[in-house]
Amino acid sequence: MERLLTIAGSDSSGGAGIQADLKTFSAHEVFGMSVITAVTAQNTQGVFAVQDIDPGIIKKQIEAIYDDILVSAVKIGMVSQVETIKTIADTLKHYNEQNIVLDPVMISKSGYDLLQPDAKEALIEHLIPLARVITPNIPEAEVITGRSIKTVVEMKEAAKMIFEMGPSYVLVKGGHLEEEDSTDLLYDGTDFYFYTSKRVPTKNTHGTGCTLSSAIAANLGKGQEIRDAIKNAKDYIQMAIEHSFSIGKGVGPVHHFHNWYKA
Ligand SMILES: Nc1ncnc2c1ncn2[C@@H]1O[C@H](COP(=O)(O)OP(=O)(O)O)[C@@H](O)[C@H]1O
Ligand SMILES: Cc1ncc(COP(=O)(O)O)c(N)n1
Repeated sequence: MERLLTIAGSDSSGGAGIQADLKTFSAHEVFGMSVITAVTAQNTQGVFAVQDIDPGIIKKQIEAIYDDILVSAVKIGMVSQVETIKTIADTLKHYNEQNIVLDPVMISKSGYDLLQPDAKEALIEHLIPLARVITPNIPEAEVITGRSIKTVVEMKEAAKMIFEMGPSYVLVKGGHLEEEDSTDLLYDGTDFYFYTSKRVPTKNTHGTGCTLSSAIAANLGKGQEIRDAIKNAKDYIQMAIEHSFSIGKGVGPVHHFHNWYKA
């Protein structure tokens, strides 16, 4: 069985972060493992506190896994501070990990900074070049490139700029563009590929980015080619959003399916 690792933060309300990643892995019938980088006190309405985990124990967690278990693919989510980013990059480099999906988590749907402002440069310098695929949403792509993105043409320009930072593929997600369809675009350094789905009219999108990146990692871990891995992950997130639900008073979570493809 494929072994998937998520390196990310904990969301106490279970909608995003490590919890969303592990649910996604289970639904894809792969074995999930986790390295926790931060603990958030969070619910559907907001993030109320963050405790970063000491980089030393982050390193030990990664070592404990790699010294014992063959990892099929890794998803990286919330990494919040400079030392955390450097530690993760150095340790994954040491183990020569190639199958990395980087979700450059910056701001929660409720507007809380999950990446400290001074950590952006470290993310660009140390983690982006290691990624097989990086999956920024539009606000994240704007921060990374320093450009405003309002159209598909600007999404393409941003993808090109981020590609120059060293990942093998860039997937710019279009969930934040308020169009009838939700279109993500993949850039491989030469061509663009579009993944379009009907926008679900819901406010319950807590955990969409975490879920999509984990589904891509699970599919890559299974040996799927990048374009199939993204297409299948996009189908999964579409269904998870269609079945999202209103728990809590704010932005509710998406739903994870076992045997989703048969549902
Ligand atoms: N309302 C929606 N209906 C259908 N797909 C959506 C919707 N909102 C987001 N998505 C999709 O969910 C995934 C995550 O998108 P996005 O919201 O852009 O990222 P993030 O969760 O990181 O902010 C993308 O594949 C996007 O196209
Ligand atoms: C611990 C943690 N990690 C990531 C997110 C982003 O969530 P989303 O997938 O909704 O952008 C979050 N809210 N909390």
